[in-house]
Amino acid sequence: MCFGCSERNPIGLKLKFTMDGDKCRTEFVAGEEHQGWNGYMHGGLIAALMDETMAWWLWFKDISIMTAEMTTRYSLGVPVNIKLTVESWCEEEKRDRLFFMAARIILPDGKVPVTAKAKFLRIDPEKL
Ligand SMILES: CCCCCCCC(=O)SCCNC(=O)CCNC(=O)[C@H](O)C(C)(C)COP(=O)(O)OP(=O)(O)OC[C@H]1O[C@@H](n2cnc3c(N)ncnc32)[C@H](O)[C@@H]1OP(=O)(O)O
Repeated sequence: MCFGCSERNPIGLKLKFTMDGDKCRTEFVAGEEHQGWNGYMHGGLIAALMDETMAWWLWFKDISIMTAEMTTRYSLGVPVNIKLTVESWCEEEKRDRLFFMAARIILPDGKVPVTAKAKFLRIDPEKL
């Protein structure tokens, strides 16, 4: 019951993803329950949106992974009640095991308030 993408998780984000060329995308409108400061989305939830979008890029390619490391740069606040586009892509892959991913959030006016970089490691889901 994934917090990011399960339709059955009552408190989850219920994200749906598409692959377009080399980019994975989702859209999300944050509500007041997702706020940190009044009117702005909570930073931890912003990171969750981006983590999940990067994970799904790999999932679309049938690669099972765990997030090993993530850095997030918050340049502008992300307002609630507007449509956010989140996109992710792969920048580099090492030994078919370590994936260097990147993501960004795009506001309706084209501004990019947050970017992220992360390393994902391939796992064997049978061993979880
Ligand atoms: C659609 C799917 C949705 C998925 C949900 C969204 C994704 C998530 O949020 S996952 C949850 C958050 N992440 C976690 O809980 C991960 C917790 N960590 C782990 O389980 C493990 O540390 C795991 C799986 C990442 C790696 O385990 P393991 O393979 O045993 O690591 P380890 O043996 O230490 O390292 C393997 C190799 O990777 C390298 N490595 C490990 N971490 C890093 C890192 N951060 N950067 C670079 N290299 C690294 C190691 O140096 C090692 O290299 P080498 O083979 O040359 O010695």
